[in-house]
Amino acid sequence: MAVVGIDSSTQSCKVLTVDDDTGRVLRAGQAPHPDGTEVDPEAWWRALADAGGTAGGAAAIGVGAQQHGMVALDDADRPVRPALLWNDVRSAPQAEALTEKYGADGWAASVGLVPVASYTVTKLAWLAEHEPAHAARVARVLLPHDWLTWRLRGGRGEPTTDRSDASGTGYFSAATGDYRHDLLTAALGHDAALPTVLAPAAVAGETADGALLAAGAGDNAAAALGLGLSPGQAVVSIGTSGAVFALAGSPVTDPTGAVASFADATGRFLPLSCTLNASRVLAATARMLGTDLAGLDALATSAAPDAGGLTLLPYLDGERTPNLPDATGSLLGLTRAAMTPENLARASVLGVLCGLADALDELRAHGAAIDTVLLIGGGSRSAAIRVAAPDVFGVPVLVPEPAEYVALGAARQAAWALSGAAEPPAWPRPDATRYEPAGAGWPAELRARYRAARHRLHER
Ligand SMILES: Nc1ncnc2c1ncn2[C@@H]1O[C@H](COP(=O)(O)OP(=O)(O)O)[C@@H](O)[C@H]1O
Ligand SMILES: O=C(CO)[C@@H](O)[C@H](O)COP(=O)(O)O
Repeated sequence: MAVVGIDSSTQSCKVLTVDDDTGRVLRAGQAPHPDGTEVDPEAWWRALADAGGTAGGAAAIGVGAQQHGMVALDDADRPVRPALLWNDVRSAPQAEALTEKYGADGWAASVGLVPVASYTVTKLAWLAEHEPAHAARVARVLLPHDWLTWRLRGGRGEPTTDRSDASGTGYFSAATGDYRHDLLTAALGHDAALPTVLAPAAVAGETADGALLAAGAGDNAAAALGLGLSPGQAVVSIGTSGAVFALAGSPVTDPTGAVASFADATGRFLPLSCTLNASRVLAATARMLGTDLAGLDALATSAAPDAGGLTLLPYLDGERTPNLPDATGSLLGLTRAAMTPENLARASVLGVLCGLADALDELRAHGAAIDTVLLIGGGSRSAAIRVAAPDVFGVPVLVPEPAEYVALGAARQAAWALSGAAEPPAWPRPDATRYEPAGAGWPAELRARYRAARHRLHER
């Protein structure tokens, strides 16, 4: 039977139709989302339809989507305003205020994260402070994947979510499985209805043509399911976000906020560290050099391994990890010899990878044993990224054949819900190309250079 997996991510909606028995992709569709950090949820619905996600004929559907988006609905279940997305940093002052109110230790202990602008709870606090009339009308708060699942059900019945996405809100604990309505109320100024948190293989409802709807998941948890992530592996996803995550059997507590204690989509945990700047740094640098992504790759791979000392701190949209919402990018080490298009291209690649290497170190510091990295996301299609990653990360990097692993994971979840089995279907893991560290000395010097630059420019 055919199942459908959806990835409604920041920049686009991807839809896969998959054979539920073999995991073979039968059809694929994609449609763009509007640019920007606030989006009318109807745009997600239109893109889903354009990508073939509402065509019908599937036995079951799973929805994966970008995490944290604030879909605030009134008592008629209409959005009170466009959804604020994970990469919108306007709620940074509210994040700081919430952290001050309850303490970083308090947040990390109670909901497994420390507020930064990305999380839903800070967006609700922003709404209460800056759009009080809208805040007063909020009767229910959903996440992007919740809202799409509910729309696919025709808006019938109580909306649902899953542990993985709920754990990114700031008012749900992956450790306890409970909502913290007190924290939501502290942010929004009043309580609101929240979606029922379903078990990993639960059925959320069905579409008008009888397709079962799975619980759905946050995009990174869906990717872990799509990859068949194993202990000892970490995923580095270079999409709009730079997400670094691994499977864990128990929650983590990080009062620094660098690692969030999210849940995965199988009943376990998914400690995760996320940078706001990832693939778009490469696109912006290519534009600055008057070339395209292929041209950037060619330039970067012909540069000196350490970019001739050129150092790009790529905080082009502010940054989430480290929590520098108001930061801008910095280009250091400018000498006449270093200032070449090749070195700038290479510096953009190294800047993205160093931020992700720091995130990997944070995961290790919180118990993740990482002996290989699975590199996915659009940015993993870059040859320059693939070749440099094992040196910068210090471990072998496996690049699975390019595919939409978030949507594949959502499809696997749909097949699981359809089967009613205790475990998800054992679909074959994707073939991967292995890239080994060259064992040179420059990566250690490079990482030290980035840390020194970040400390000098941004550490308070
Ligand atoms: N060959 C490539 N080199 C570098 N970046 C790439 C390449 N192909 C795609 N990308 C980038 O990948 C991003 C899309 O990746 P994706 O994982 O789909 O993002 P998201 O899931 O956040 O929407 C775009 O920013 C695009 O520029
Ligand atoms: O905020 C996070 C994870 O905490 C991001 O991973 C978002 O979920 C967006 O993902 P992409 O659009 O980059 O896939």
